[in-house]
Amino acid sequence: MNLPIIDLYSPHPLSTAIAIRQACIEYGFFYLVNHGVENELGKAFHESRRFFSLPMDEKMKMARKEFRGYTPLDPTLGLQGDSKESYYIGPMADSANVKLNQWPSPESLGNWRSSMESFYWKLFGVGKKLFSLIALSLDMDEDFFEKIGAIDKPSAFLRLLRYPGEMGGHEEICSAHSDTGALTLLITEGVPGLQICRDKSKEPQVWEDVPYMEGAFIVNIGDLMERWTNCLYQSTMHRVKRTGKERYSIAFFVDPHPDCVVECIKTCCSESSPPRFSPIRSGDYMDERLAVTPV
Ligand SMILES: O=C(O)CCC(=O)C(=O)O
Ligand SMILES: [Fe+2]
Repeated sequence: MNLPIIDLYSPHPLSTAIAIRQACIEYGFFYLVNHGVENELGKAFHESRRFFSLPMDEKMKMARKEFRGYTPLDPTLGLQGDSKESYYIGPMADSANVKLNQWPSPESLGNWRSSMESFYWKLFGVGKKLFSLIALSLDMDEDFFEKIGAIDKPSAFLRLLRYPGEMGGHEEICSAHSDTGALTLLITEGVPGLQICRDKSKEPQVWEDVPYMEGAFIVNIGDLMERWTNCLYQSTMHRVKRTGKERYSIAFFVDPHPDCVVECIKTCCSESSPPRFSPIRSGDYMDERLAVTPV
């Protein structure tokens, strides 16, 4: 399978928008190149390795609260057998919520926090630019998502993931799911395992490998974007299959601001194709979903 390739800073934004539209309709996934963060990726994975190499008691001081912090590798924590440990950094702009983030102490990892913060803001810049192209792809003004309050205040989550290489009982080390928010940027280092299922209604399910493309982000549409577009753009199921190799990945969830109301975009409905979903506050939708979905 060859996913479409989108150039974030192509000199022809309108043709990029057309290519994005086709990718989101056909796959819900694409590669993003020329995003400007290529040179930071090696450092980010280096920092991720330093984090996960901390002693367990250090990591557990940052145990996950309010969706921020560390989750150890432990299937009994309700992770449906997923073999992964993770660390989440929540939105950094809102002064009340920014305090909920949990950071390793400077004694243990030096200036780790500031390098992750700077990485967060770079990814957020990519996310914002991508939102403007998605708006164009839907025949809307490029500042549409900003104007409706979706991305003017960052509500993105950065997730570091580590899948140990040991062989275990479950075939999936990250179980099949669709992402809840609007857009996800996924970065891997080339260890395989990521697969997508393009037709969720087909039985048996057909899973296709997503090949690694050096320097590219793998972008996928989440459920709220699917709702916004009245299912024109698909939020595609994906999973990580066990290969026995240790794997690190980084996911950046560019979620809409919790107060933004997600309702069918006017170019995505008509008399013959009315809105399928009622408007919903993004924060309410995310809370409902996260209450029942393992993370
Ligand atoms: O680790 C990966 O490659 C996929 C992670 C993922 O899909 C997620 O965290 O939502
Ligand atoms: Fe995902």
